[in-house]
Amino acid sequence: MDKIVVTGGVALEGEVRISGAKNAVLPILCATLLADGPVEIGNVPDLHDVRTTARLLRGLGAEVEHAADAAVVRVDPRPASGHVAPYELVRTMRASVLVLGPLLARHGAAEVSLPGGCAIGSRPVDLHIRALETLGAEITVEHGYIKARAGRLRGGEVKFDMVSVGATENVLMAATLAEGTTTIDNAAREPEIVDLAACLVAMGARIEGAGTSRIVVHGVDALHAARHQVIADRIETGTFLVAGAITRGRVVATHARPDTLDAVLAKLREAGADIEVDGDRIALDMRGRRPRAVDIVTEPHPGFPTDMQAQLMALDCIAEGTGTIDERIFENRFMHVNELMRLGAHIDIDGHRATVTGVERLTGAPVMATDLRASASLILAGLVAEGETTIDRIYHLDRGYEHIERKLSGLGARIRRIAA
Ligand SMILES: CC(=O)N[C@H]1[C@@H](OP(=O)(O)OP(=O)(O)OC[C@H]2O[C@@H](n3ccc(=O)[nH]c3=O)[C@H](O)[C@@H]2O)O[C@H](CO)[C@@H](O)[C@@H]1O
Ligand SMILES: C=C(OP(=O)(O)O)C(=O)O
Repeated sequence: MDKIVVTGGVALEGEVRISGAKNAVLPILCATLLADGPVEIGNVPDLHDVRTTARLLRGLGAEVEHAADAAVVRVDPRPASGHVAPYELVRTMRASVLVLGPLLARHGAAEVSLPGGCAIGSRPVDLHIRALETLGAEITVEHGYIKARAGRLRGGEVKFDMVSVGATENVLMAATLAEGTTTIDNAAREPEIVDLAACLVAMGARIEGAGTSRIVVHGVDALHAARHQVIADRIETGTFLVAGAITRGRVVATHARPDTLDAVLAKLREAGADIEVDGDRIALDMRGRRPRAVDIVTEPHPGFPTDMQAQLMALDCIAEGTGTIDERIFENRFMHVNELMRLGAHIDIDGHRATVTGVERLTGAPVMATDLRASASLILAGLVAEGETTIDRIYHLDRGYEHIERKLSGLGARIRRIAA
């Protein structure tokens, strides 16, 4: 297994180009199954999860062209006739459950392995199932699989009792080909939902209100070939901005979408960073200052994103003062805490709340990544820890960050990958 070694102490300086968003491209790849012609997707990040999704689509019979290192993926779903998303793939990538809605709408049948739990907590799918049942699907759960059948889906009124990104995506995709109109109330408002809707609209879907908590979908008979550019990754952007802040450096994120980052930029400003936004560029300057501790509470968009919680916690670890971190989305998303403490951080956990008392210095140590954003937080802490931090199990990182060590090296970080 590859490892990453970071030697701390360099203030990062320079520009970093932001990639397409993992959490947008995965649902969009699943959505291609709905079309009657090829769908070309641009600004696709080179990620392990993208390759896994390509395998999943090929397994269903779709033709997927994805040249190594090319940012374009072309999916021709026409030969697809399979309807099973097997455990082996879903287990490694929860987003596989997003083929459920498209398969059901397009082929009238889907068998998708239950995603089960993962390091950050249980990942139930009851909201996905109930929403698709509202559109007329018959669904059973047996032998670890969601088995769904339907004739043509019918539009319906879906009301979520909690905000779910994945369930909103599944029912949004399914509703595009349903007969009649579907309303989705208490829909997730994440920018990735807006991007998915934009791709579906390019394929001929009729959708209103994506990005608000009420989405209306007028079903159409067929979706067609299309092209779509994936939105910039707001979590990657936030991670690099924290890298600038934690090292007391100056980092400019280019090709970003500042409008998707309000809550994160507000917290970085509160921590003392100067931030300037100019079109698709975000410049963060923290030179010569120690960050101040900030309190955060994770919430659905437009609140502070759970996917940035671990990175902000790393910042609080070396900040002046004490910060509290309330994790409200996942019950077990504090796996990075023990590893950060191995580097000398002072953190107390009480249920869903972590209290972080900033220390003057962290010291490098061997640590283990437990999930995607935890891995990022360990790299961030390693950038300011004295000496070497060796991070094991970085396959989590390769699921969701494109060439992170190359990008950080470009900003001056001393970071290298050791191939196993
Ligand atoms: C609202 C939110 O911030 N969602 C995050 C969630 O999306 P993801 O789509 O994975 O998860 P959901 O948005 O569906 O989950 C939100 C909450 O709803 C619960 N739930 C979900 C589905 C369901 O059928 N039943 C149920 O009870 C979950 O346990 C969780 O507590 O993880 C992703 C990866 O970290 C993040 O990018 C998303 O921002
Ligand atoms: C946990 C994440 O992803 P996934 O939902 O694919 O596990 C993430 O993007 O931080």
